[in-house]
Amino acid sequence: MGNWIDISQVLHDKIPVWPGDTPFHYEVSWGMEESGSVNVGQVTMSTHTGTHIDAPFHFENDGKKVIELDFNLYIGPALVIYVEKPESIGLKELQGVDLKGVKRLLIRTDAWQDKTVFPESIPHIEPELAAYLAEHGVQLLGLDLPSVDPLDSKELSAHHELNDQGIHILEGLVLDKIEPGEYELAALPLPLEQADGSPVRAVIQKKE
Ligand SMILES: Nc1ccccc1C(=O)C[C@H](N)C(=O)O
Ligand SMILES: [Zn+2]
Ligand SMILES: [Zn+2]
Repeated sequence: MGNWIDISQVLHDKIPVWPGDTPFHYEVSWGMEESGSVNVGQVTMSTHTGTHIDAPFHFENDGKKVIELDFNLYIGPALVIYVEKPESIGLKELQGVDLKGVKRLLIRTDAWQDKTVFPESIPHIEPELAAYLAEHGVQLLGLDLPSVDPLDSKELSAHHELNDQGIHILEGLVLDKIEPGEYELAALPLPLEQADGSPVRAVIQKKE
């Protein structure tokens, strides 16, 4: 116990955000001097900044919001695999990966290396992969990328297909130092009642 590894992006005012989205900002809005006793902070951010989960409401008006998601999904055994800088991630890229008993799959691609800038393009999840993952029992898919679809996609086919197959999405992980293998994962969303997504503190611990 105790050897948990942080796989989250640090949230600070310079963290890159989706082009056009709300910049991240923290400030002490009620300082010691003014309040007489404490510093009280205020955070302004997009729900899709840094390491975060998507709720289905992000891409479907009648989709589940964050509070409706079963938080058990975000805690438990996870398999980390390494697919180095692929064009896209489909069946071919997952060939040879034994998904037996894998409920949570984290894919390290190293395709977003400089996390001080938003990437210009990213490998996307091929929508056909969703059914294959679901067949093997995968219910959570995590990536070291800001989206599962191409950045310019309006259809968001991978988001929809994953959701249709009952697979939830975790984006923006930091996996560049993580060896493939079996881990415990904890990446709990905040109890946001109305939200389409939530930042998470994602951590993993190597299985003995
Ligand atoms: N923040 C945004 C602002 C505008 C348009 C899209 C986004 C996204 O984050 C979508 C992305 N496909 C996502 O997976 O979360
Ligand atoms: Zn997102
Ligand atoms: Zn997404």
